[in-house]
Amino acid sequence: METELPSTDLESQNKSISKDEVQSIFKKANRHVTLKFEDLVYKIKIQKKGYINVKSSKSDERMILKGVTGTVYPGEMLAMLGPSGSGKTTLLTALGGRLGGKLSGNITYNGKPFSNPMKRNTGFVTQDDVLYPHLTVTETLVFTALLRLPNTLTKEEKAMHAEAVITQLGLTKCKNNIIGGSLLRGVSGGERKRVSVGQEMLINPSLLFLDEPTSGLDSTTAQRIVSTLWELAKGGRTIVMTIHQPSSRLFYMFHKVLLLSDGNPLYFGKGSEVMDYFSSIGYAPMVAMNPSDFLLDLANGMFFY
Ligand SMILES: Nc1ncnc2c1ncn2[C@@H]1O[C@H](COP(=O)(O)OP(=O)(O)OP(=O)(O)O)[C@@H](O)[C@H]1O
Repeated sequence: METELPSTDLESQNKSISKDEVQSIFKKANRHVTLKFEDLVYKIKIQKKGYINVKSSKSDERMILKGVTGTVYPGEMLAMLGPSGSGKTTLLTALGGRLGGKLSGNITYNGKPFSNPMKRNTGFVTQDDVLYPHLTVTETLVFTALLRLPNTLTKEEKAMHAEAVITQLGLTKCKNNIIGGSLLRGVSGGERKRVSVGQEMLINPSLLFLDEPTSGLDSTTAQRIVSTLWELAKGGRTIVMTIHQPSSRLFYMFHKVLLLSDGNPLYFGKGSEVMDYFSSIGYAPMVAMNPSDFLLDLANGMFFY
């Protein structure tokens, strides 16, 4: 069955979107959201099955988050750092209102629990983004716009929004390239990531969660993505992301940093103050080094400076 799509070639329709129009769509957040989380504890049950007697299975409890607290204000970007398995994705999922199971503590959005209107204002970019390999960048974003934007907008207006996202995320050069996949060469890893961010951007979320938005990218591309996110935060959005080992350039772009070690929060506060904090309690590197390398060593229990 053929579905009638609005033409995505806005230029041929003389409808190329102006910079002002892009800015008017995406410059400002629709609303401001203060995200507060207090004493979050998350436990899971692990079934231990006996090999010989399968019926003798026991269940153990494992604590994944052990009392994590923090606040992120509109206009701020929070980076969650920590070794692999320290609980970053679990915490991000909990804050994004997507974690089922035994979560205790309190998460509020402007002082209230997660609600449907807040859900509509929230974007979530997962680590393993699923995109159709045969569609072009523009087609992907127009499809998403048609599906996710309200019916009060016409098809053409939705296509204009998709075009605005392409401009905002610097995807103009590759907008007619196919996404591609493992068997089909398409856009680069960084461009692909920006398309995933773009899919969430379409709804102009006030609250944006991203799981490892820079993983597998070179430091320049990673910088470009984080700079775009920084611009989005500047428009009054609240942005939370997990990140593995940002370069020092990237590290200082984050307004706040949360360091996790095996579910324990070791630091929550301004990124610019983290080194002074650790040095005030006796942990200071002997040589100048990338703060995230230092923090990860600390979170891994390695201190030999
Ligand atoms: N539903 C689950 N069942 C079993 N174990 C789980 C579950 N959810 C999380 N875990 C465990 O909790 C720990 C934290 O996982 P999480 O994915 O949050 O870590 P992470 O810091 O994001 O790691 P990475 O950087 O490798 O992505 C891991 O040891 C993981 O195996």
